[in-house]
Amino acid sequence: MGCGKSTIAQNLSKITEIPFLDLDKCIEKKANLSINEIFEQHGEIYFRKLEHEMFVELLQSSEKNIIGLGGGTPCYANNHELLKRDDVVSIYLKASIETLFSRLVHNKSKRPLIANMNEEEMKEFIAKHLFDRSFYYNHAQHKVSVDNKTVEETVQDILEILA
Ligand SMILES: Nc1ncnc2c1ncn2[C@@H]1O[C@H](COP(=O)(O)OP(=O)(O)O)[C@@H](O)[C@H]1O
Ligand SMILES: O=C(O)C1=C[C@@H](OP(=O)(O)O)[C@@H](O)[C@H](O)C1
Ligand SMILES: [Mg+2]
Repeated sequence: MGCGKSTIAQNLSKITEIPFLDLDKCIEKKANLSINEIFEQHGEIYFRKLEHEMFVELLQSSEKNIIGLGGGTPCYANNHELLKRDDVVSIYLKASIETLFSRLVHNKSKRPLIANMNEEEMKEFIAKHLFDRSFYYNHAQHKVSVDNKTVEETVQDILEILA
């Protein structure tokens, strides 16, 4: 969360003219509920089920797409295995705890896992989750460090990978 998947993917889409699909937005549309409402009304396990189903659905598309995943997507339901397909390019946008904290601290209300946390709890959450999840994140084919980079610089790094 907060490394910039949605922001970077949208900008990459504009430049490449490859359509962008944000997994969270697709889930919201299908469920007709916001991510917050899904967590509140049905809980995280139900969200993970919807997330897996939508990810499988998006990967079935015969069109070329840029898919912006959620921060937890590769870490549940064996979703990381789906990224190993020959026709999938996966990119981990790698950010430090400090970068994630600075981007999330004023931007947490739509992220149910951290929405009610104070700054100390957020720092602890980010550190713990980066540690727990790095095994899955490191399955990505490519890693792009996003610390101290503008959106344009990160997009440029990705364009070089795709070239
Ligand atoms: N250099 C940057 N690259 C990406 N996002 C940035 C950058 N600087 C600030 N931001 C902000 O950080 C937040 C990243 O959130 P978002 O794109 O939703 O990430 P994710 O989808 O990974 O959770 C956005 O509010 C974005 O405007
Ligand atoms: O890290 C997570 O478990 C989550 C990340 C969110 O997506 P972003 O990484 O785009 O914020 C969203 O899928 C949900 O709130 C859960
Ligand atoms: Mg996002």
